[in-house]
Amino acid sequence: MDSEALKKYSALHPKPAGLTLQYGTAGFRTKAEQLDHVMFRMGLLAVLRSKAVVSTIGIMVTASHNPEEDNGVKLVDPLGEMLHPSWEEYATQLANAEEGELQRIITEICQKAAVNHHKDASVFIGRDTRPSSEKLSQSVIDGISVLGGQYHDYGLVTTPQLHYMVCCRNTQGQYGKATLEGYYEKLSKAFTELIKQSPSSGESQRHLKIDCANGIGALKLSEMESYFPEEVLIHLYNDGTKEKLNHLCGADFVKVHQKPPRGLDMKPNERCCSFDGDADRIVYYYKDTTGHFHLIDGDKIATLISIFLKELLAKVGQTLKMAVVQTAYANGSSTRYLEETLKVPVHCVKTGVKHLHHKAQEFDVGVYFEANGHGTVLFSKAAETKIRQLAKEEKDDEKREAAKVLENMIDLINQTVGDAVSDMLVIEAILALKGLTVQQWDAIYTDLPNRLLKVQVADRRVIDTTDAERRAVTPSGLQEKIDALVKNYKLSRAFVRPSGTEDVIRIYAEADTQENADALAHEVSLAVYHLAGGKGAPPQPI
Ligand SMILES: CC(=O)N[C@H]1[C@@H](OP(=O)(O)O)O[C@H](CO)[C@@H](O)[C@@H]1O
Ligand SMILES: [Mg+2]
Repeated sequence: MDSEALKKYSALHPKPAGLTLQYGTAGFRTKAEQLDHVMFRMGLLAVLRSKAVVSTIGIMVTASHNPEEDNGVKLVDPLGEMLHPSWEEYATQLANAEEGELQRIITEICQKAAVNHHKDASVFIGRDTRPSSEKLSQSVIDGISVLGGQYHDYGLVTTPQLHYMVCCRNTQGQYGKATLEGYYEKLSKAFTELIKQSPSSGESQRHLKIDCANGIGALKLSEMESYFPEEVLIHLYNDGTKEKLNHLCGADFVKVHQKPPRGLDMKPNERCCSFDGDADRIVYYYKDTTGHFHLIDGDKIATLISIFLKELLAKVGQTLKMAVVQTAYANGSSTRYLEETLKVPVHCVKTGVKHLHHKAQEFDVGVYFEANGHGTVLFSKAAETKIRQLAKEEKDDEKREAAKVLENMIDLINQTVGDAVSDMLVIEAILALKGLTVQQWDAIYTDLPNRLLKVQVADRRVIDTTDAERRAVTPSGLQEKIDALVKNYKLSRAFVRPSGTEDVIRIYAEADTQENADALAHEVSLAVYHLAGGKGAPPQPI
């Protein structure tokens, strides 16, 4: 390592004195103007990680669904997964090191993580459409270069596209070609093959309106449109030409507010969906003839995909183990439907994609989704090999055809991470093949009314949880209070946890009616306020 060069370049990306940032649920995120040094240092870290695992590492500059003024950085591990949790601490140490400590911290990380300096380093970079992203990705490049790493800058890409590129590179092209064209071709080929067999539905069923959150999704979908078969009629809204990123639109807005985005005119029974700012989340929705808004969230997406895959797995007659992975935020009705009606095992893990992804890897077919619309399906290597073999060699026509559908699903699904574009095509293909309307999909089960609230406290670390975040261990008395409140309502459930991305405590409640869910959420938020050191005025009823 050239210490002089490191000193010189680091001085060009100085850390604001006294600023400490925590590695959140998915990386660092804050106001863009506070992130220059973090980007430079994550460039350094990516080089170290690349040398340690002797693979290409990805860095995505994005703050996802958060306001345009924010930014952030997500690191991508060799097979397209999120950065291994054991390195999150190194990331935090590097991001928060004072100027004079930088060299020592790097040396320490190299020792602890057995970084081999003789190995080459390679980093793939991508960024979203935020005004600050271009300059910040230049800072990443400075960090990579000063430690002698090689890089490829993909420029404007969705987060899942960058994950895909990293996986393609590290599997020597087995996963696909590490170019945007490679991504478009792989997905559109699988999609075209799938819908060839769908019964021809009326013209009205072919339309899909997409709210692109004024983000990268719009750019990439327009690039991809020429690859789509003519059966697909997509209409892009909030394409970023007029309005601000994520402002009153996008998947997070629609999910949290349970209402349509601004900028998308919705006629009754039209199928619509929203991406988030970096296109790794998707939710669907429609308005019925009475004007009532229906949200189809990640839980219902997971359910649709599970129904479809389960039928196919039964047809191919293999004993492949399938499971669904959710978080505590999954609607109780979805868990119940999956376990009791579909008879698929459901596992609950801590919030954050890395936990879901990790758990899903335990199964032959692991479907995972967060209620907010981030999710995908993982196929084990053994399952994939078996399916591809059956698709080629199986003599029984019905079995072989089912295996072919599964094979195309494997190619269509972005197995590296949740991907709005890929998920959308998976959903569109399933709806077409099963001849389902958006209303029929929605009617598979009825969501329990629910409410998500947040409360500010002096220090959110006072709340510690267990049982996949469903029970609070500290502060003492809080869980007992929540249990007592929950008992007053029917079909009720509530839990609290410190957010990993915001300085708040999140409160979730569900119950038999919206009024009851709201009341329970409010009562629990008061309990948090009183027992966990609430800040400012007490929470008001909804
Ligand atoms: C209730 C909720 O939606 N939480 C989100 C949110 O995490 P929090 O730790 O709750 O702030 O952001 C995460 C990263 O985008 C996402 O994985 C997660 O689902
Ligand atoms: Mg996102």
